[in-house]
Amino acid sequence: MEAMDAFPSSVRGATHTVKGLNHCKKVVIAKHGERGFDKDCNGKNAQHIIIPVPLGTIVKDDNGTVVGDLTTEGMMFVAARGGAGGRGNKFFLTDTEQAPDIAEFGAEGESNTYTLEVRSLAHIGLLGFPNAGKSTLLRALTRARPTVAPYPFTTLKPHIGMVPYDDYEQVAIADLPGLIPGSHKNYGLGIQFLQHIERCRGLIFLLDGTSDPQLQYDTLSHEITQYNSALKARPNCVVVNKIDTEEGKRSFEKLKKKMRVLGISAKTGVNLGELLTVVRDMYDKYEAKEQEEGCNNNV
Ligand SMILES: Nc1nc2c(ncn2[C@@H]2O[C@H](COP(=O)(O)OP(=O)(O)OP(=O)(O)O)[C@@H](O)[C@H]2O)c(=O)[nH]1
Ligand SMILES: [Mg+2]
Repeated sequence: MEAMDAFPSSVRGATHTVKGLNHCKKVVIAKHGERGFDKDCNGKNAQHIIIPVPLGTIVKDDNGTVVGDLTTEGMMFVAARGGAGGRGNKFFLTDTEQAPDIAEFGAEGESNTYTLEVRSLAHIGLLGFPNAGKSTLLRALTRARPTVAPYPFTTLKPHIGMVPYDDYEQVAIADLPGLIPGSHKNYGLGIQFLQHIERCRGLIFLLDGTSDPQLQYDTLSHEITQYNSALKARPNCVVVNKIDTEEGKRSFEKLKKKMRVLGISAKTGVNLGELLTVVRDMYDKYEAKEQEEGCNNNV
């Protein structure tokens, strides 16, 4: 959370290319509007200052009331209106005064104070095709109870579950709606779904062992990269589910030879302890990086 003063013409723009608020200065001052001049010259308005902020940024006023919620790409919050330029001497022309020698000063802009906060959805997001077993896994790892069913698109909105660790740290995991080829072009639940992913710090690629996990991994990687190339760099792990089935076991063994991957069964509980260790590792790495970035920014 950061407190910020904003002066004339300051505007916030939400974008998926920015991850945090560390780059935001505590005080932002835009220029005043210019004064008007003689020879029919009006003063220029002050230039806008646009500060990019991450999607999910909320803006609170002095009383803690939420006055802005920047959830979609390109959304703006006008933090302070800038000063208009002063009117030139022509504005003061009258029947009796044909050559007025007065012009206005530029107006001063507003000055406001806001607090910015990024609302993340969860620490870790479950990313996978419909029917991969994301909801089954969340139910197995946490006390959340999303619906599980043998048909695609059972989950239509995110469900969050908390994993309590022995040192009292809690990691939030989000079960997200399934992703399909073309999601970045808004197929299926499309962009709406990808926006949820953006608000998770780490990702679990959950692959269905019973139907070509390699193809699923390639498609998921492609979809998130097309949407926002920065997502690929988020801490992540690859998991093949349903290894309690013959097919699942076989495809897991095959994929294991090509990439680092963990085999689990969300349904019967195989290797869930190992998965929780991997999840905690991702969480710790992300926290360490955040702290490091915060420290560097304060220097
Ligand atoms: N054999 C087996 N079946 C599983 C496993 N995990 C999930 N399933 C089954 O796979 C089907 C889909 O499970 P869900 O958890 O609803 O899948 P989902 O990824 O949440 O699906 P959507 O919400 O539609 O995206 C259900 O019939 C589950 O019982 C597993 O480890 N082994
Ligand atoms: Mg589901």
